[in-house]
Amino acid sequence: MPLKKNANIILIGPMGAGKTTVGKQLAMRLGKTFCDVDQELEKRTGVPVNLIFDIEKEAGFRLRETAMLTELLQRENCIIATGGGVVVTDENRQLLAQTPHTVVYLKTAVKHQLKRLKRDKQRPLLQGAGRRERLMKLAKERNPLYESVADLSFASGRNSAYGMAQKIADYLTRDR
Ligand SMILES: Nc1ncnc2c1ncn2[C@@H]1O[C@H](COP(=O)(O)OP(=O)(O)OP(=O)(O)O)[C@@H](O)[C@H]1O
Ligand SMILES: O=C(O)C1=C[C@@H](O)[C@@H](O)[C@H](O)C1
Ligand SMILES: [Mg+2]
Repeated sequence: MPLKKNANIILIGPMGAGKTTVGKQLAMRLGKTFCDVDQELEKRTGVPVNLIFDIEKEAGFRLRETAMLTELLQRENCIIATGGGVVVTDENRQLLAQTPHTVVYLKTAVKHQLKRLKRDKQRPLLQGAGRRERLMKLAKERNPLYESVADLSFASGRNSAYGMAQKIADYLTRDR
C-alpha cells in the first residue's frame, strides 16, 4: 500500500505495545508530527488519565477519547498514537475503519506487556493484583477488534522500540 504524502499513520494496539514510544521515533524517521490521544487529553484537561478515570469513570474517559480522536484525525502528516482501549467502542472503530489514513497495529504478547509495564502506576486498568489475568482478558476481547480495523500489523517480539520504528519506517518507505 503506497504511503501517501501528508497521510496520517494511526498506531493501535494494547498497553505497552509501544504506540507512544515507537510512534515518536517513527515520526522523526518519516518527517511527520507526533501526537498522542492520551497525552492530548491530559494537556486539554490538565490532569492525568487515571484521574479522568477516577472522576468520570471509564465511560466518561471514552467520550473524551472519541472526541479527541475525531479532532486529531482532521490533522495532516501526523503519527497518531491512540490509547490501548480505542477499539472498544463501535464509534471509534468506525472512525478508524473509515479513515483514509493508514492504521498500523502494534502487536505484542502479554509476557512482554508485563515486563514493560512492571513499574507502571499510571494506567488505571493495570492497577492492583492480577495484572496477567487482566491483560489476558483484554487481549482476548480486543485483539480481534484491533485486527478488524488495521491496514498493517507488526509484531514487536524481541525488537526494541528503536528496532520497531526502523522496521515500520523501512516497510512504509520501501521501493515499490
Ligand atoms: N518494542 C519495545 N521493546 C521494549 N520496550 C518497549 C517496546 N515498546 C515499548 N516499550 C516500553 O514499554 C513501555 C510502554 O510503552 P508505551 O508507553 O510506548 O506503550 P503504549 O502502547 O503507548 O501504551 P498505552 O496504550 O498505555 O498508551 C515504555 O517504557 C517503553 O519504553
Ligand atoms: O487499554 C486501555 O483501555 C487504556 C490504555 C491507555 O492508553 C489509556 O488510554 C487508558 O489507560 C486506557
Ligand atoms: Mg501510549
